[in-house]
Amino acid sequence: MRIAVPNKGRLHDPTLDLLERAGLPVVDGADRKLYADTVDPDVTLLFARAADIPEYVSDGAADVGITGHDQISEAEPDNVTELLDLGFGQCRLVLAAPEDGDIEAVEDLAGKKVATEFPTITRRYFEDRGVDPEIVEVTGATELTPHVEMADAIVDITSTGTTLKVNRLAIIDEVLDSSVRLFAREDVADDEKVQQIATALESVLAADGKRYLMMNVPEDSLDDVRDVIPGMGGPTVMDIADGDEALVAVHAVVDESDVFETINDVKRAGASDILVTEIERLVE
Ligand SMILES: Nc1ncnc2c1ncn2[C@@H]1O[C@H](COP(=O)(O)OP(=O)(O)OP(=O)(O)O)[C@@H](O)[C@H]1O
Ligand SMILES: O=P(O)(O)OC[C@H]1O[C@H](OP(=O)(O)OP(=O)(O)O)[C@H](O)[C@@H]1O
Ligand SMILES: [Mg+2]
Repeated sequence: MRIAVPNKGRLHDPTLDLLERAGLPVVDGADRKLYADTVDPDVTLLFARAADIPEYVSDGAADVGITGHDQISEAEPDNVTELLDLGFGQCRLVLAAPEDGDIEAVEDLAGKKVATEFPTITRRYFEDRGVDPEIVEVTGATELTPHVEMADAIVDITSTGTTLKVNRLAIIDEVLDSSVRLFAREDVADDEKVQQIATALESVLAADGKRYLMMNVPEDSLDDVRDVIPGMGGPTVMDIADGDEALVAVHAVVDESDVFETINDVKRAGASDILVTEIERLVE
């Protein structure tokens, strides 16, 4: 099975990182290689440009892909399905125009020019609104085009907003929200291997921001301790073998943000020997 992943740029490292944490590290990832084996002999990675990945999957060069939702939406393949939002690469596609110009609304762009690296999404956006500007296709530095008379407005990616600000462009409208997705060709989406990969990645995401708490609790205090532990389901309670006191071990998964308060609460309720550890993966 082949997974197409970004070969460079901002999505490359976080993607390989996530695959590694999910138990699928690359075993022969030399720089500039176009493919790499993973520890799973049935899973190979193909390195491709973020924008080409939807086509790789759609055409069958790969079965599964990891890239931005914006790229999947731009390529419009009709035979792929998104399986999982991987949470990183969050950005927005926005319509923006010079801060001090006279374009202030979508309607102002009738008969004008809009530059973008996303012509399909942009066309669809304007069609939906019944406005028909000329779409100027560029492959980068889109923010420059309104300042050199190539365009009156742009549709481009923003996340922190810095690039728009530096280029004195103001957002007129939101076009699309994006983040990185795991997606598959529909004819293989239900295959066991594809599902295993989705489950492994999901388990890493589920463990993010969670901590594992372990403590000893006198049996008499168990109800009080149970009452102050927030989070997923009930805690796991185990007898401690050969203890001379009537102690039980209590284990629980809690949000990282609740750990400080929970430790104080369980201690007050009678717990001792409290341990907090990170969780690598969590399969629910
Ligand atoms: N500023 C950003 N913040 C968050 N995500 C972004 C940002 N810019 C791009 N992305 C996401 O990363 C994807 C890939 O971006 P892009 O094609 O620009 O690659 P790159 O990482 O810049 O490398 P290159 O442009 O050199 O190929 C985009 O489709 C989008 O999903
Ligand atoms: O809102 P911001 O945080 O400023 O991010 C937005 C910028 O990020 C992306 O460019 P990138 O840095 O990937 O450079 P590129 O044009 O070479 O792809 C995008 O094309 C914008 O220009
Ligand atoms: Mg980029």
